[in-house]
Amino acid sequence: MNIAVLFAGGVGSRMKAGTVPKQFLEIHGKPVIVHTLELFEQHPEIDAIAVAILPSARAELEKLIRRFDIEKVRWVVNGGSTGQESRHNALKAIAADCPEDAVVLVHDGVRPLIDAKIISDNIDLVKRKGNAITCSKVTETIVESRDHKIMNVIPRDHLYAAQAPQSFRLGEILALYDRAVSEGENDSIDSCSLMYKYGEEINRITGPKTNIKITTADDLHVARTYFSIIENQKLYGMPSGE
Ligand SMILES: C[C@](O)(CO)[C@H](O)COP(=O)(O)O
Repeated sequence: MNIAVLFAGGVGSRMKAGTVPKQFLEIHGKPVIVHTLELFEQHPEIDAIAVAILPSARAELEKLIRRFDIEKVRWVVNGGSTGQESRHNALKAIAADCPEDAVVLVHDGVRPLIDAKIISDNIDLVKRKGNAITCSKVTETIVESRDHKIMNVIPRDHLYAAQAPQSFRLGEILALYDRAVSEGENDSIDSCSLMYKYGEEINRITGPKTNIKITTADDLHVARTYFSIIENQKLYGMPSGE
């Protein structure tokens, strides 16, 4: 059994786009969260979807799920005060109904540009090696900077940006989230950071740089451009430029 776990709990404070949470901003006539949901809905290997959402946005999400005929959503849970708590709430809800060896693909509601191959590759790697983190290779010079000064240039040969999905066996990742809470850790950035903190061996999948997270207004513009390219490819078979 393979389950997508979407985190749509953020308030979008980095978007500065007014009062609409970023997961509800529209691209090509559909809210970002609907684009993301549809990718998992249409994937033949995904059996069910869980979404953690801000309690104040829950009714709006449920309306969208009905309007866009998303049938695989089985759990809608309230997000917590941190991303960690939101993901934990979703994992606990799934564990009440599903076996420990279920594969969970933890994804950001605001990453609508994944494709079917990334989902399949995640599932395949979890089944073979226990977990999978989607990453993209860094192609720029990465520096550490404070107070407008560059303090360090980090050799980039082995640098990747960790993205999502981040995928695991349900029992294993839930045990780590439980352990984090019992040890007073409530605000880890993501599941990959948590696994790393607890010394687990973690496997990488390389995905495309286009798998962006819509965090700022600039990201929204970039995502709209990528969606236009995808639409043109579907309509006219235009090459992607790669
Ligand atoms: C999970 C993630 O997308 C990996 O890059 C990222 O850590 C999420 O960060 P956010 O601060 O919750 O947007």
